[in-house]
Amino acid sequence: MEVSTAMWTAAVVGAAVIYWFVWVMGAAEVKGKRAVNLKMGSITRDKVQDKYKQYWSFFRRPKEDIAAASDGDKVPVFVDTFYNLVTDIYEWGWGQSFHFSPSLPGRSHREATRLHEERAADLIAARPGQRVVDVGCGVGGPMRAIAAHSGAHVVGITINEYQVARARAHNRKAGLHDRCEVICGNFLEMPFADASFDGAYSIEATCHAPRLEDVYREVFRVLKPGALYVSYEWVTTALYREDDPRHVETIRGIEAGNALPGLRAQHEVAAVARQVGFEVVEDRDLALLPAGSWWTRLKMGRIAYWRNHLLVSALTALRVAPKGVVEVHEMLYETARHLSDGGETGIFTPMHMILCRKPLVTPN
Ligand SMILES: C=C(CC[C@@H](C)[C@H]1CC[C@H]2C3=CC[C@H]4[C@H](C)[C@@H](O)CC[C@]4(C)[C@H]3CC[C@]12C)C(C)C
Ligand SMILES: C[S@@+](CC[C@H](N)C(=O)[O-])C[C@H]1O[C@@H](n2cnc3c(N)ncnc32)[C@H](O)[C@@H]1O
Repeated sequence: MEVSTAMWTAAVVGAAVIYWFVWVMGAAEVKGKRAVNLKMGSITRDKVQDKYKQYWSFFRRPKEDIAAASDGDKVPVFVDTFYNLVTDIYEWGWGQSFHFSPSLPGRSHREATRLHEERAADLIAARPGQRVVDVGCGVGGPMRAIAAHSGAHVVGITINEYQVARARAHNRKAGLHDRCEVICGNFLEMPFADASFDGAYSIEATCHAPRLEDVYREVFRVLKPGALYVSYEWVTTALYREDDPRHVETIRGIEAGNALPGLRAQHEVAAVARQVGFEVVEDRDLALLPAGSWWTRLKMGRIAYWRNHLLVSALTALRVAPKGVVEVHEMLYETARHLSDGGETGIFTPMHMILCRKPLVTPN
């Protein structure tokens, strides 16, 4: 073979490999985000690395420091930074629903995710004509599934402006914009009138609140008397031992890599709901047997994470992705390890379900 032919062949094969690596392998689980389109929310390119450093120095501290009165108030600001940094990576590597679900034999991740979301809609008996609030809605994966399944009108709230734009674009694309609204705001002070919703749900979102009572009190306020609220909570289980250094490392790792001001214990959740005035209808861990393990999907993704690491490194070197993306990706990789350890040891669950009712008459 002539040298020029060999060079051409090598160039064509190389281009095909790069195309396959970036566009085919690098495709999002749910079409819409690709590695070459990774932005860091509303952070400008030159600020990404600094913002990541600020985030990390805030959340890697012990939870007692983060929860201290002065810093507790800063949590929503850093949670907002966190979602600027991770939203695109989540969409690219996980999909439009930012939560876990029990794995279901013979069903895809996407189906298992949808069924976990529809379960929330069924628990609060959401139906056409109702107005339901999604507390911490992300880019709206659950909102669209719930609006489509129940026929209810869903209003989502998220602290992150970039997610609002993403969620609205997805709602429009799915033809659900008439029934799915998205508002940027803090769920600790919701911009909604008292007794203005027929139902509420939160999926793996209230764990970002420094005090669970503050968000539950807000949900209680905006619900009509008799309305139901369901939440899937991130908590430590009764198996967690504070005197076991490996347990402590796992839980600290989960907190730092997920913008959490401190995980609560499972038994605290119902007490908080009652404290703000709710009747607790049901309270149980949806991860317990016979449910399939929620962490299998995280463990199965390891080869993909390695490929993603190479991709973000290459894109950063080529200046397509901003500096700092590699560090954010590494943090998520570490987080995935801590989360699967938490699941395997049983010391942590991301789906402790609590179903509450606002009483018809609120005692004074
Ligand atoms: C509820 C929350 C988020 C839960 C999950 C949606 C995310 C938790 C950890 C995330 C990920 C970890 C590893 C990433 C991987 C290295 C990358 O290549 C592709 C994306 C990941 C799989 C990413 C996806 C989302 C998570 C599973 C918290 C924040 C309360
Ligand atoms: C892990 S995501 C889950 C999103 C969505 N429930 C889902 O399952 O796809 C957590 C969400 O809570 C939102 N959030 C966290 N703290 C918030 C706050 N103080 N006010 C409003 N939203 C908040 C984040 O912006 C994000 O959208």
